[in-house]
Amino acid sequence: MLVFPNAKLNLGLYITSQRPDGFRNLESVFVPLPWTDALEVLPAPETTLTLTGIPIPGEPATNLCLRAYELLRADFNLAPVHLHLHKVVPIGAGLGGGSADAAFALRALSDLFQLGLPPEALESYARRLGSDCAFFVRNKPVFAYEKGDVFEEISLNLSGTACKVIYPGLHISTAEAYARVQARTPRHDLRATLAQPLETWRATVSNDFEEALTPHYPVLGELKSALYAAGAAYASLSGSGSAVYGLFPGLQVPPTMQLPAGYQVWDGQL
Ligand SMILES: C[C@](O)(CO)[C@H](O)COP(=O)(O)OP(=O)(O)OC[C@H]1O[C@@H](n2ccc(N)nc2=O)[C@H](O)[C@@H]1O
Ligand SMILES: Nc1ncnc2c1ncn2[C@@H]1O[C@H](COP(=O)(O)OP(=O)(O)OP(=O)(O)O)[C@@H](O)[C@H]1O
Repeated sequence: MLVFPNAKLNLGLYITSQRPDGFRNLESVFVPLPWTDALEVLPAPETTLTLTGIPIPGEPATNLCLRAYELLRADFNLAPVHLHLHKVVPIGAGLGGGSADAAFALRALSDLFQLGLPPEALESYARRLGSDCAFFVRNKPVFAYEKGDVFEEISLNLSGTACKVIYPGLHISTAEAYARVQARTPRHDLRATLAQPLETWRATVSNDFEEALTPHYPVLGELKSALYAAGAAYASLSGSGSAVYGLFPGLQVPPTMQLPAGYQVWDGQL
């Protein structure tokens, strides 16, 4: 079975309070971004994981695809599998790439072994692997709150919006990013501000990580300014960074931008 775990973008992100479990409550809108890895799951004599593409830091045994398999095996006595992950989506980018691999592995294993797990059950397993993972089970635009793993569906019409995502080759760890942010009351209701035309978002939709991280990583501010200079109607950091995206209205192809070597760029439609 071959699946293509996609990335996500955060449209606005407010860190609202500290939780007793050490995590933060947040409010954000998540949308799928069709920048994908490839993950193959096959029955095999023994469980193995092979990796190609972008190198993933850490031991292969800690890879989220294997952790997803072990989580289901503990409850369903699964037969062994061979997993092959071809990594394309940048890591430490705020694009949720590793989380998507985990959620797509859960979904693929449920299908392969005909476990018949409904989305609620898959989300519950996904939450145990990471805050971002549950979003990728249904993979539709949502308003996310609490740890970013409880959702309310929203309708957002972004069809025909061109998007450019730039990863400046900078790995920002999620834990480090959270440690730099002070929780505060959200300035706006994201559901209301995102319902307004794209051109208004620049004044009303923000990501709390941006203010906290830009003084330490000036490249984030430079990329955002460059996207606005290139005609973006809205530009922002995604999640905890370091990827920065620009939205360009009206099917307009984003203009070519000169970027240093080592940067990765995704251009397309949302
Ligand atoms: C920044 C976002 O990408 C926004 O969508 C997510 O909140 C990050 O989610 P994630 O990468 O799945 O994060 P996790 O693996 O669950 O947590 C990594 C670390 O981030 C911090 N963390 C994460 C989520 C959250 N709501 N509060 C936190 O404080 C914690 O220090 C945690 O140890
Ligand atoms: N399949 C995977 N893909 C990417 N990273 C993985 C994977 N499995 C485990 N990891 C670990 O997770 C870390 C990346 O998590 P991190 O939260 O920093 O970045 P991310 O995947 O870009 O997502 P986020 O949007 O949450 O920042 C890597 O350093 C790696 O050790």
